[in-house]
Amino acid sequence: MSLLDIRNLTVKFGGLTAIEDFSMNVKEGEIHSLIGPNGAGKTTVFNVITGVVKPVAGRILFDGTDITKEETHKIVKFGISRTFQSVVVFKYMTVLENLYLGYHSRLNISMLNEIIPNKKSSEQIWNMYRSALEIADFLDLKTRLLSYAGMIPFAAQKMVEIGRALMSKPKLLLLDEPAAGLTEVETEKLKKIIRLIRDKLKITILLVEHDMPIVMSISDKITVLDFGRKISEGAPEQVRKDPKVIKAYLGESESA
Ligand SMILES: Nc1ncnc2c1ncn2[C@@H]1O[C@H](COP(=O)(O)OP(=O)(O)OP(=O)(O)O)[C@@H](O)[C@H]1O
Repeated sequence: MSLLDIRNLTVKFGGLTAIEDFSMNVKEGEIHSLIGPNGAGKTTVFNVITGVVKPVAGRILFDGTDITKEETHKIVKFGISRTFQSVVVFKYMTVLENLYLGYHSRLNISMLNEIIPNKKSSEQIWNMYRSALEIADFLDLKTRLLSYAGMIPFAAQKMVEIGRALMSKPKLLLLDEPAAGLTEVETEKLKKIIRLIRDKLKITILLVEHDMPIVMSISDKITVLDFGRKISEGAPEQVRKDPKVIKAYLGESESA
């Protein structure tokens, strides 16, 4: 079943057409990668899915609901969360507090009960704490919960960002270049975690990534963008051999 259905999307920034008539389907339970050379439009697709950028044409259906015109906070409630290309942690907050931030869409506490807790609000805070512990355990962050997020190693900060995205209990997780800046060993660990997120937490994954070995080894399906248009789609071995994909990437390295 298709969890995310992007139909005929077009996005313009002034005179620049960043995405043109782009369609793709992400099936429930899959790790689906969206790749393409620099500036192809991958992050823009994420920004449209999460309501940050509005398209001039096209629709985004999530779990059968049209979310094209929804605001970002509503989209999180529908079950989509994301990480960002440059790691975004609140450096002067602890790892635990950073994780808590991802839970806000699940909290339903009045301002009064934030100051004077009642049974319902205390229960919710307790559940938030339990979720944070479970996620910290899952991401190997348990010993860092009380450290300032800005003081822990870069790879652990990336885990905090993933953890914060998991705290909203999404059905779909959008990962924007999670391997950027990681060493080979850290990338291997990340790969395992992405698989576990899908297999154990049953969360569907849409991955934007430049690291081809990771993309080729963990993706069920790959969609390739170039200059805002879809140029290829299919299983990794199929996409890897596609002359259009080879040409798009060669063009990039020639101009670099
Ligand atoms: N807010 C914006 N205003 C104007 N142009 C933008 C904006 N966001 C993106 N663009 C342009 O849209 C195009 C697609 O950008 P986008 O960041 O989506 O590409 P990308 O595939 O994610 O690139 P990279 O792999 O380098 O991160 C680029 O030409 C970019 O300069």
